[in-house]
Amino acid sequence: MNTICAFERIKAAAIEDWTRYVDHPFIRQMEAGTLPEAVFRQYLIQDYLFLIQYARAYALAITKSRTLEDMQIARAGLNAILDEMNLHVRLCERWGLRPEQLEHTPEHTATVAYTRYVLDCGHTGDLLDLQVALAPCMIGYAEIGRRLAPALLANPEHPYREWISEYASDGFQQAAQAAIAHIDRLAGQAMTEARFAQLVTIFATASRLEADFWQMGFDLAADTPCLQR
Ligand SMILES: Cc1ncc(CO)c(N)n1
Repeated sequence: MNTICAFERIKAAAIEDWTRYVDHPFIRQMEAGTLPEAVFRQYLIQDYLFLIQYARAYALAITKSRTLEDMQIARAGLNAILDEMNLHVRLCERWGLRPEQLEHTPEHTATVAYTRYVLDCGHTGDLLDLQVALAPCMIGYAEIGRRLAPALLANPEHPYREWISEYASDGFQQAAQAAIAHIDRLAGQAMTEARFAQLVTIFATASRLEADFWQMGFDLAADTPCLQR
């Protein structure tokens, strides 16, 4: 099996779930600047909780590493996640929300489902399973950042400028490229057709959980109308 472009092959095999994730109405409305702030706010608070668990998943990737090189790559992922949370703290501060308040917000089931699924992939599988479960997160947001960046040129007052800039940034784009190269290298070591199918299942499931995560923002905003003002 050709493992040189393992990531691209996995993504191609899961393209429907991937497209529903990166083309979700949340993203289209964000691009157009019409996404209600209440929806974005609910999403961002849950995303803060998400990133706490995601940092644990990258820490697990260090535990699952057999080589120092794999550990260093996992550490870079962990650092990227911990840095990304500064965006959340900054934006939530403007709504009068402190990090302690964010941390005391109950996790939505979509947050629990996605993060614990990724952690479970890491616990039951090996480093490649875990990196493939982590992939939709970093690589998907990088794709979204690239896609939405032109909207900032068209509208200097774009309401989601900071969020889009974060994921379009060189630092985030490079982290995503490194994640792709890492998966391609790990897959090159052992890849049968059966293994490929398992990896596609993991990737497709994580992509569906990403789409559910966007949807959660709409659902929570609809359930808590007082926050819509
Ligand atoms: C749900 C989710 N997926 C991916 C990212 C990007 O790190 C994020 N912040 N949140």
